[in-house]
Amino acid sequence: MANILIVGDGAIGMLYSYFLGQHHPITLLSKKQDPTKRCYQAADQNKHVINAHVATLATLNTHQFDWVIFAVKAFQVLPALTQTARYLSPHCKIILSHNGMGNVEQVAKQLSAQQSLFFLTTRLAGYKVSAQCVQHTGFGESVVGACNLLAEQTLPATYSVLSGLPDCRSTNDIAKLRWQKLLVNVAINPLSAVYNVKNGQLRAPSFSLAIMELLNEACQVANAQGVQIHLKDALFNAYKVMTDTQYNYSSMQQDYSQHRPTEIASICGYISEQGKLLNIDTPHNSSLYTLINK
Ligand SMILES: NC(=O)C1=CN([C@@H]2O[C@H](COP(=O)(O)OP(=O)(O)OC[C@H]3O[C@@H](n4cnc5c(N)ncnc54)[C@H](OP(=O)(O)O)[C@@H]3O)[C@@H](O)[C@H]2O)C=CC1
Ligand SMILES: CC(C)(CO)C(=O)C(=O)O
Repeated sequence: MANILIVGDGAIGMLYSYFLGQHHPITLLSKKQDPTKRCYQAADQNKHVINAHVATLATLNTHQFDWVIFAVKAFQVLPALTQTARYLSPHCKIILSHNGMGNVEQVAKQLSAQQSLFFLTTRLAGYKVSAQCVQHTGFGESVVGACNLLAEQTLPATYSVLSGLPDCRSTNDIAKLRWQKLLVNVAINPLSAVYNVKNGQLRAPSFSLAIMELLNEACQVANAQGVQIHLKDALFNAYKVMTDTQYNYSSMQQDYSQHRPTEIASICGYISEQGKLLNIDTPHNSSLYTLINK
């Protein structure tokens, strides 16, 4: 059994805690001084107690963890790593899991030589019906891959620990998967936020030019980074997700409409920043980044 720290008691942190807590001791790190058990609500509305010890930084004991999953928003990863670094063992396996890009390189620089870094993408989905309870709404696969050399050696062990997640697998090419997910978010998240529409409404012809321009820029950046993705495949995937999640509001629509910080910097902002570095024009991603980041 692995002693796992899960940072962030949002929807994803609670879903991971529920499934992994059936096999491993879990400490779920929250910002809230609320030690009560968290709860998982299945699609059939049955409720289950999440088998995890809920802690805050103040109550986390000096024990060091060999596994940590950061289940926080992209812009919260670096502060969360700084806060928890002293609770991570010298051989800790560090797993990032969020939408968007940009953190892996910065986190890798802060690790010691024996700490391995992984990324976990997930199509699990949920939302918090209350501060203590997550409703499980999406059931797709979760995929883990190595992000540094040491992690390549320890990928089987990490996969084995995460295999309690539904439909979990490992991959030797996490970069391509992350790009595929990023392209879906580039197509859906900013437009759904600015126009205040559900994912399915973006299939209207009035959005098709904007979606194509955003994805065309993003595919050029991916290809220049050596990740081969064709625009037609990116469009196909994006429209498929719009259909599969047609009645949902994207996470960015929810954050933007409630005046909370969004993940735009790690989605359109990442395309814009990489475009500058690679000499690729990205006017459409850049202007949505500026608009939403105001
Ligand atoms: N929800 C979903 O269905 C899906 C989400 N994702 C992605 O997964 C990531 C997490 O999503 P989600 O769970 O919805 O996000 P949430 O914002 O709901 O959850 C993150 C939680 O972590 C808390 N947190 C942040 N920093 C710390 C810290 N240093 N210590 C302890 N707790 C911390 C936040 O508290 P506070 O809010 O007070 O800052 C918040 O409760 C995002 O990148 C999202 O885009 C991917 C697929 C599906
Ligand atoms: C896939 C999608 C667009 C589902 O809503 C998502 O990841 C998000 O909302 O952030």
